[in-house]
Amino acid sequence: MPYIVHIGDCCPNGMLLWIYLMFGEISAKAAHMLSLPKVLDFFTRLIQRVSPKSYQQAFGEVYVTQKFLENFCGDQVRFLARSFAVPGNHLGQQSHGFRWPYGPVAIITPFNFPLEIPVLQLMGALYMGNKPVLKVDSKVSIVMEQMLRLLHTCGLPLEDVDFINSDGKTMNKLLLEGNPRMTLFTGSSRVAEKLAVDLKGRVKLEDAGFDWKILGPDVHQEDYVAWVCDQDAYACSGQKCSAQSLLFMHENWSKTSLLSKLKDLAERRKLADLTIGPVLTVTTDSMLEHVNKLLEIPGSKLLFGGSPLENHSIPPIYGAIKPTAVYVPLEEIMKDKNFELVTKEIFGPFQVITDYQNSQLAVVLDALERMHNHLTAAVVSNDPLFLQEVIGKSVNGTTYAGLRARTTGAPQNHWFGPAGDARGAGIGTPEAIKLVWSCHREIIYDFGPVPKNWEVPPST
Ligand SMILES: NC(=O)c1ccc[n+]([C@@H]2O[C@H](COP(=O)([O-])OP(=O)(O)OC[C@H]3O[C@@H](n4cnc5c(N)ncnc54)[C@H](O)[C@@H]3O)[C@@H](O)[C@H]2O)c1
Repeated sequence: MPYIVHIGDCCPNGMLLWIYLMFGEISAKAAHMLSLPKVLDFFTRLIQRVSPKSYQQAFGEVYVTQKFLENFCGDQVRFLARSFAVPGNHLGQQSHGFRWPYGPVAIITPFNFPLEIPVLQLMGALYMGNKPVLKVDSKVSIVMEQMLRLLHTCGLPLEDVDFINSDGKTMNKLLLEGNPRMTLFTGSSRVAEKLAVDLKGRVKLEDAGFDWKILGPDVHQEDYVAWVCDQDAYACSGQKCSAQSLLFMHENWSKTSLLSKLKDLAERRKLADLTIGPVLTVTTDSMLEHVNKLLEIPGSKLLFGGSPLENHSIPPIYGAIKPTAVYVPLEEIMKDKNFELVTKEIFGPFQVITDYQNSQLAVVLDALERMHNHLTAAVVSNDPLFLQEVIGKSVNGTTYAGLRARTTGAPQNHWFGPAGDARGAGIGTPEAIKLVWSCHREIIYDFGPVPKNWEVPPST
């Protein structure tokens, strides 16, 4: 059972100063170590062993983590805790706003980014002066175990982080008994909602993603847009919370060869280099069952995929299907009896594709409004009025806009997280770290002097 210290209770801001200096140094050393080709390659391959993805995708995860650490070298950690002062009403009075640690906190992370999500959230928690207990999905926790050893070598005190390997049930019990002041949960909406109740709302959430992309009326760069669609839907075998789940194609795009290009790109993916591979949390049968249910909707059709991968030894507890796309007509998606089915997150290489006419943009916007998860989105268009219309009437926390818009591949340099939910967390940037890992505290200094001629006034 990890020992949780209530440091938020006992540390005035001044006492935390050395922590800021120390974490600036640890980040510099860890960033340097992760940049060494041997270390970079070690972590890339270690990620591949437990969370099957191509070398390039796993490398991207290590690269983003390394850049994040570079961002918080030197005085950058200290600057995260910048405070402000406002003059008061009389001499000796002034109010100071501080970013204050919560103290004992917990971090729970999923299987699909075994390094990036835990490192970015863990360091954010530490930078803001908290004492975290970290639980990574046990299927992949060896990656973070190795990373913690690297951080210890770079100067992280052994007692600053508690690391637990357990199943979800045990962690749930630990949270109820340990009573952390704040828990950051990244994972499925099912567990997120349970923890929100169990922990009486003391949570911040990065939960499921059912992410959409809209191709606007202006058609350009067909090959490029098809390639981005393929990457967004099928890289990491679709096991990204930002994966493209629903593509709305303007009728002008339907007249192009976009879909056949997308099909060709999806079909060149192969198990040998893990550009398509095992799905860790959804079986082949349940993915194909979902496809079949969608195909019962009138007007729907299989565009490509829809069958199991062949010639492999992936155990049946995992999923293994070819990159798959099902077309469903927009009018059918909008029917109450179909909407939930069509917008269900399938954490595998699967997407729904539909098309819309100019006159149906309001229907598309209505569909976006009805979805529960508002994580990532992309509006592929260089028409400013079209972009304005869609962005103004949607809410996704990380929305890419413009011809090169994508849904996946968030780097360390911009915010990543949902919007439209008071519990929504973020990751990566100074704003995300401050929002998730600190609370606001106001101290109003009022030293006096009391005016010389002051007399006790009448009661009020
Ligand atoms: N929004 C984001 O930034 C983000 C990022 C990655 C993944 N995800 C989402 O995560 C999901 C896939 O990941 P998963 O299958 O590992 O999710 P999951 O919810 O099953 O598990 C996530 C983590 O929670 C733990 N857990 C499970 N039950 C628990 C409980 N009762 N109490 C405490 N901890 C518990 C698991 O052991 C794991 O470490 C997808 O829905 C995906 O969209 C979201």
